[in-house]
Amino acid sequence: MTNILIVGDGAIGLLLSHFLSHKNNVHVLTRKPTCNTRFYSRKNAPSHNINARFINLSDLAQQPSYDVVIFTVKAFQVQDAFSQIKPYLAANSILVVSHNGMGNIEELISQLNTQQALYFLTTSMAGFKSTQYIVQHTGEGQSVIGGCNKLAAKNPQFISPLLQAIPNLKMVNNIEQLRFEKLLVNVAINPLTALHNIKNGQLRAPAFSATIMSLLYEGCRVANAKGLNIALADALNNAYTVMALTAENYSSMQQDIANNRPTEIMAICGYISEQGKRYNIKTPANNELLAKIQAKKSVV
Ligand SMILES: NC(=O)C1=CN([C@@H]2O[C@H](COP(=O)(O)OP(=O)(O)OC[C@H]3O[C@@H](n4cnc5c(N)ncnc54)[C@H](OP(=O)(O)O)[C@@H]3O)[C@@H](O)[C@H]2O)C=CC1
Ligand SMILES: CC(C)(CO)C(=O)C(=O)O
Repeated sequence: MTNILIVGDGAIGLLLSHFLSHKNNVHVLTRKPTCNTRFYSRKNAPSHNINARFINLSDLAQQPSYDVVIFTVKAFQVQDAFSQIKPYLAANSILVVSHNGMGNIEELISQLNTQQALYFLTTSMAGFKSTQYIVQHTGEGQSVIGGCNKLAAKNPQFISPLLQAIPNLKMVNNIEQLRFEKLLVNVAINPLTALHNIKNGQLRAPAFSATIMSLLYEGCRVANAKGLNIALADALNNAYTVMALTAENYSSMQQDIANNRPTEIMAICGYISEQGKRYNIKTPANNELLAKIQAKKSVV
């Protein structure tokens, strides 16, 4: 049995803890009370208890060392969460980070030792929490994992057998390309749905197409400047495919704004703007949506 720690009991943390706890010993780090049972629910099927143990930071010192630590916190929460866990990592713990947008993976890599492999998991699995303790699994979607530091890139076999209970999991060598492709889907969908308070599918209306085209044109120019081969036609196709597949869902940013929570706009349009400056590429459409979402209340 693999000892797994999942950091964060949001929708993704609870979905992963549901799948992984069938065959592993799973602990979930939460900032909420640990005595309440958490539930997994899918469509109209009866909900199940999640067979994981929920712990607070103060419990970590008494736990066995973890083989795998998976961070399912938002991009802007990764560094703080990592700093809290670092004293409890084993010399050869395997780390996995999973979030939307671009965080600072390089900064994380610099804090690991040479035996700690770091992977990135990007997922199109969808869920939301209908209460603090119940996750609703609303979308299947593929999950893709790839190595970020040298040790992980050289040893893909370390991780895939350990996480095979995650549905539709694929191992890739070029996680940077896939992360950027997913970033562009979020650039096209998240800020506009949040700003207009609409479902993903409603973005297919012609009124939004010029803005979506500009956002992705800028994103592709940045990707190309970074040496990634992403064509505008493919980025548009990906974005419109996800809008169709998730037509009835609200994006995570729409939900964050609606629930008065900080958004990931800095890791999405903010990243395109910042990299545009770096490569001398103008990014007016991304700058404008960044400013508009920042003008809403809950922004990091
Ligand atoms: N939900 C979805 O369908 C999808 C989400 N994603 C991405 O995955 C990431 C996670 O998403 P989601 O689960 O929805 O987000 P949530 O904000 O619901 O979950 C993050 C959780 O992490 C907890 N957390 C943050 N910092 C710490 C810490 N230091 N210690 C313990 N717990 C901590 C938060 O706790 P608290 O509640 O106490 O603040 C929160 O419960 C995001 O980047 C999102 O964009 C990607 C694909 C789909
Ligand atoms: C793919 C998409 C847009 C699905 O809603 C998502 O990742 C999000 O909402 O953050």
